[in-house]
Amino acid sequence: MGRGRGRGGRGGGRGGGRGKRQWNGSEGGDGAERSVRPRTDNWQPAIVSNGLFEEYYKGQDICPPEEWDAFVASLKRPLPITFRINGQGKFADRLVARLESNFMQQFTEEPVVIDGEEIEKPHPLAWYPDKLAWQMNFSRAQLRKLPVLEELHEFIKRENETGSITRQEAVSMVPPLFLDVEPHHRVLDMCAAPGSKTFQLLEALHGGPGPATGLVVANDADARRCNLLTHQTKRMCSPNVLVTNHEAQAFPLLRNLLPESKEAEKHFLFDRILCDVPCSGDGTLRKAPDIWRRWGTANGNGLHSLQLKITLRACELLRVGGRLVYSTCTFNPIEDEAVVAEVLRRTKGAFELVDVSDHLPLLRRLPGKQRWRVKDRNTWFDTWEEGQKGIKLDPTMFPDEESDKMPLHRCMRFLPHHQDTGGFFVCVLEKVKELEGPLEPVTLDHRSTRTKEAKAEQRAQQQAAKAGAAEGPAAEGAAAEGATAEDAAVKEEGDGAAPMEAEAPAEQAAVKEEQAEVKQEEERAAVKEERAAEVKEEPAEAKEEPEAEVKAEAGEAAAADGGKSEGEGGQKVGYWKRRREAEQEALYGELPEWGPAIRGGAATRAKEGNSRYRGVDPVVPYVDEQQLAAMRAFYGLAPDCPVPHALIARSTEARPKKLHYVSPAVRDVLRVDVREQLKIIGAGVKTWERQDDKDGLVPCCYRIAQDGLPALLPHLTKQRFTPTVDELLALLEHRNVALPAAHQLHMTKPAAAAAATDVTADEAAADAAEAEAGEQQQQEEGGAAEGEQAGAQPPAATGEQQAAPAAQQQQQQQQQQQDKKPRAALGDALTLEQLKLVTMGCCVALLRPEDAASLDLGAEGEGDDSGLAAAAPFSIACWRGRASINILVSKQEAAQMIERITEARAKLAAKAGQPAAAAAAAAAEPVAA
Ligand SMILES: C[S@@+](CC[C@H](N)C(=O)[O-])C[C@H]1O[C@@H](n2cnc3c(N)ncnc32)[C@H](O)[C@@H]1O
Repeated sequence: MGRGRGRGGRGGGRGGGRGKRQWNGSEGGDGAERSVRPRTDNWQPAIVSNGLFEEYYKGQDICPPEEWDAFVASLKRPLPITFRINGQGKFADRLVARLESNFMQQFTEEPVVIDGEEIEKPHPLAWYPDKLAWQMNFSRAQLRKLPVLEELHEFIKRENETGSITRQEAVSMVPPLFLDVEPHHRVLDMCAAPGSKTFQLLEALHGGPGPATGLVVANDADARRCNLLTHQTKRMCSPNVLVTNHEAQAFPLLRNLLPESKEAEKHFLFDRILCDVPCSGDGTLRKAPDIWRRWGTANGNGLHSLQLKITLRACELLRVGGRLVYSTCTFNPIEDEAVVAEVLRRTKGAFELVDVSDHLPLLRRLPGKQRWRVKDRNTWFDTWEEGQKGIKLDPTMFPDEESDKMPLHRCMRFLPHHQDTGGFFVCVLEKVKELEGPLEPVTLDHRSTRTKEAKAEQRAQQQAAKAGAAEGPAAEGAAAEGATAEDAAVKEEGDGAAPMEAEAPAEQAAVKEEQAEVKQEEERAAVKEERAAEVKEEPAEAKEEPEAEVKAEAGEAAAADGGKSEGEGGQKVGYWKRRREAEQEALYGELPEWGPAIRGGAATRAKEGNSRYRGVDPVVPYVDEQQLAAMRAFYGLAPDCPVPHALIARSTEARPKKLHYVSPAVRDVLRVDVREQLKIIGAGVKTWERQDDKDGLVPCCYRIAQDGLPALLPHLTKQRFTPTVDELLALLEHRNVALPAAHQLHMTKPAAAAAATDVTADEAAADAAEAEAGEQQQQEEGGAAEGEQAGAQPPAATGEQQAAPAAQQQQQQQQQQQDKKPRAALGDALTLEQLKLVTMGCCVALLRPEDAASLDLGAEGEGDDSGLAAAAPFSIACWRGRASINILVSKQEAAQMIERITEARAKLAAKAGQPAAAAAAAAAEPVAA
């Protein structure tokens, strides 16, 4: 078997029988076990054992010996589906009630058996607060056989899309629960993508009591995964979020300019930091069985130093009294306890492990290990003295007398068989005092293979191993070969399939670590270059001590980029350092006012040649007074409405496409970051979108984005109407609802606009036709502008379609006519009265207060003004055209809203003693056509 082919056989290469053909067509294997039950129809049997894995974890004594079989057996079973209800939403209680009544009641006391197999009934996780996390366990085939399961599955998918629930592995929900986030906290999620924990952190931030005055910075090193992060956080509609793209170990340490804490804190620090670091991921074996065949000790060993660097950076970024949660989804002590122990060593008493044994008592856990062993490819070592002879080992991996005295038992390890989950490791650290000084950088200087003797010995070992392998399948030889195949597999694997929750595969991360280091070097060099260029521009006398200057600058640049602490540069104090400090003082003097001078994009654009900023759009405060005045006037926004004062755009163009609203805490970060060190991928919540109106009939060129509506709603005094419940349902269902003829607008273009757009007399007729056709064009425009959100509107006809033969077009039109449902119309007197005041353009439909109250759907003024979608009153962004009204929400959101109203109506009817059928009929009653 060639090296490149080793993937299939790698995991199973230890027990003989290699070379057998597997079900999945790959070579190799040793009769390795197959997982027992397909989760999906396209499920492929996979290798679900690995001798090295078992040998390693038995050697680490990771699981009590009497539980070993249960531990291993559970790793071979598919993971149950778990999901979490967004706890801050006003619908949370209703969702729980719905799960309990609509779905759970259908499961009787009797066991549910499908195809002879008893299935576990969906149930809340006992340890998660308020029944907000649920578990269910069935395959796709079973799902299809029991309608209630299928219905439940659809329900989860839909609610997940709209942000009401999040599908997330049970143990992955644990770290945020231990971070103890409060609304005023500044939170940093250092390795955040795809963002399920970030979402939890945001929930906690907005979870009260009181408004969320803090923020969550969600960071990830992988730019593509940052997009996942943006998507995930977008579902929360929080203005208190920033998404950044940095190597966490180099996350910028910003100078603190906030007047209230400027004296006390030199740097802008965080109250809570989550280090959910990249890891070898063997705790996710149940959802990513592919890890079985890729597993090897090199994965964990290779990630140890990155994990350490990230956590040490977090230690610098945390404020005294703050909390840091370190977590991994691996069982491996080298990535777990060893990292924690080294962090405690290096921070010299500034950090303490917190005893959280009384928190979440129903969550079963094992204490962290006080002692562990270190293994390279072949050999176990107990101490660094021995380990120096090993391959690619670091002293920081080993326990020692100092770590013996640390309360490492306060760490928590979650094993899969304890509560039918994945595996996880979590610990809570608190910063109890300032760091004594800059933390010693993590280098590879002490790596074992750096010594000549170790290298020679390593070669000898490898030769011996090869000889052993050639002679027969001796354990050592097999292990060595396994590792070699594993390397090949890693290389071959590249960006291989990501596990379900898209945690970064270990090997990928290991490879990335190296790339990251190179990138970091590049970035540092770029910063140096940039600073050196600045130096060049300085007056002649400024060049007296160029070397010292460059050194000082290098120190500062490293500090800015996080590579090293600022103090390092500070040690080379000299004329230039002092001079630079004076300049810095000027730069960092006062917190700049919110306005064009802040991150105006100029600095970022100037740096476009700098790899640090490549591909990152500028963040530009939007302060176009003319447009803002138009928005205020059009929507009747009170002068104290915070939204127009806190908008950012991602381009410097005069009328940017999208405007995001950012909370004061996010604005503070943007203001503090005077050197634009942060690479910002996303900020706040999209509140406005440009809606070009070529006719010039709409005085405000920005329409409200549904995501940002909750933040605007309390301030919106114009362009709003309250349809009846039936009308609202019709709007949601038909998406485009007609206005009676008397209420249609017969607006003509202002002369200037008409001239500008070269209007012909025929346009009047076109306008009439448009009104007749229910403003199809406007709908399309709305749909197109809705873009990523809705994605379901028919696109405007392209030139090609227009050129299609007339007969074909006619046929298509006929088909479209047939497909059309009867046109709904608005007819309620109050609605029409209100609509008289709503001019053409964007507007908002709200439930009438009495309906919201009777249906218990959250009336205005009831929410917490947090601006969160889940906490907002029932409202829809719409577009009023000449003859009809369109909605500007996605089909999924509309479906969810329909469901909520229908359900609330049925409940109300049931309360009133109406039979369910009558209630359902009432809910479905069509609006007058
Ligand atoms: C375990 S996953 C994080 C999962 C995430 N916390 C969640 O709950 O959805 C680890 C993440 O670290 C990112 N990563 C890898 N190296 C990194 C680094 N040096 N700095 C920051 N993030 C890094 C990966 O891109 C990956 O998204």
